[in-house]
Parts: sequence; structure tokens; C-alpha cells
Amino acid sequence: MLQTEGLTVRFGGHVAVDGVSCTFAPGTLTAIVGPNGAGKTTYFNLISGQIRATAGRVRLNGQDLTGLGAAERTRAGLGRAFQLTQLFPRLTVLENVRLAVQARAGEGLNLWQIWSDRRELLGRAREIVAAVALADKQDVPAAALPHGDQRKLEVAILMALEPQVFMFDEPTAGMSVDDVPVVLNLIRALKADKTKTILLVEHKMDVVRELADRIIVLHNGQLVADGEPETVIASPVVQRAYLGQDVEAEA
Ligand SMILES: Nc1ncnc2c1ncn2[C@@H]1O[C@H](COP(=O)(O)OP(=O)(O)OP(=O)(O)O)[C@@H](O)[C@H]1O
Repeated sequence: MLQTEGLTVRFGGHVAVDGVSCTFAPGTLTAIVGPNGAGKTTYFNLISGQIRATAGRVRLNGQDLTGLGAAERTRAGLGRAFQLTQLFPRLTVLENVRLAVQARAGEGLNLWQIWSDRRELLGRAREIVAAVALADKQDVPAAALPHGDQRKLEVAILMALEPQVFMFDEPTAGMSVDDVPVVLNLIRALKADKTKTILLVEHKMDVVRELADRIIVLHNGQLVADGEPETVIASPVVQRAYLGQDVEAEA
């Protein structure tokens, strides 16, 4: 169970996330929607520990994570797709995934072990690389991959770490039409595991409709709607938010 309580961050005079209290249960995929600049990515950054909150708390299974950095939150079970800059750009696809599998297996990021003969870890890494349809590029350095493949590698590394909470921020953005179904199928497969909590920031409403069990709407940093997808999508607050009009007065 992931919880945010009154989560708030100010940048100078601007409140980017404003007192957001929300609980995310295992077995649920929650889509976070809202217009550009609503605070969705900032809310993710506050949960994953990329930035520190001005006020409020983040808890996972009752443990207060608020004072912890991003790496400690990853160890606690929060998983966010890594940016390539946080990976090893000169290592191959397979080596990057293998390091994540090793880290998950408790062996740490020991580079020397990349070349060791731990077959079961390598087998697991190969399975994940195949699941994201990168098997034919497993020996390509991460930095040399086209954008869509880099995004798939980010998802592969997240899967290798087996977190309790999966956080996806526009996972198919910039992908080719061939790559999009690969990533959506992986998210669908993750959903089948009812012990996992999935958070998805997504602009594409067809994707949201298909995958979400629940939608929350952020607008001007505030949580303005929360509920079943069809109800939330039909609500005036969302219709207006997506038309770019001011919803504050009615929220
Ligand atoms: N580090 C920062 N310093 C100052 N302002 C910031 C910072 N990060 C975000 N903001 C501001 O906070 C607000 C929320 O931004 P955020 O990126 O979270 O919105 P978003 O809902 O993810 O938007 P989009 O859909 O366009 O990605 C914006 O007004 C943005 O300019």
C-alpha cells in the first residue's frame, strides 16, 4: 500500500503539487491524468524521491519514506523507469539488464560479475530482454539504441528489479507504432500480478481507458477527481481540464 499525505512542493512562489493525499492499493493500475503543467511528473518525482517535499509524507506499507533518497526508496520497493543517463550507456542491453537482475538478487552492482558465469541470472536477463523485444539488439551498447529501444530498455531494467510499485511516466512517448504494443503488453502482463501496484502518467486517453482500474486527475497541482475510469472521464472537471479551461472554481 503506497500513500501520499498532503504531499506538497513549492518552487519559489509556485506550488507545483499542492496537498495531494492519495492511497494506491496492490492489484490496481491508477492512471494519473491532467493538462500540461498540472504537476503529474512532479508528483512522481516526490514519490520516487527525485525531489524533496516541502510538506507532507510518502509511505509504503506503513514505512515513512519521506526522509529517504531515491536509491533507498528503490530498495524499499518503489520502482520507476530509469533514464538512460542513470544506466551504463557503454554497456550492452544484456549487460545492463543483467546488472539489474544481479542487484535484485542482492549481489550489488559489481561490474566484475558481468563476466562471471552465473547462468541463472543471465538466463533471467535474457528472458526479460526477449520480453521487451530487444533480443536481436542484446549486444548493442545502450547509448547506441534508437529512442524507442532505449525506452524499452528502461522498462526491462524496471522489470528486472521486481519492485512492488511500478511507476511509468508516459512509457510509450516517442515510440514507433511497432514498439508501443510491446510496452503496453508488458504493462498488461504486470497487471495480472495482483501483488503489484502500478502508477501510470499518460496523456493518451485510449491507453488510459484500456489499462486503468482507476483514474486520478491533477490540475494546478491539486487532486480534483478520483474514481472509476468511465465516471472520471465523463466528469465535467476532466472534460474541461482537457479543453484547457479553468476548473478551479468547480473543483
Ligand atoms: N524544478 C522545477 N523548478 C521550477 N518549477 C518547476 C520545476 N519542476 C516543475 N516545475 C513546474 O511545476 C509545474 C508542474 O510541472 P510538471 O512537469 O509536474 O507537470 P506535468 O503535469 O507533468 O506536465 P506535462 O504533462 O506537460 O509533463 C509546472 O508549472 C512546471 O513548470
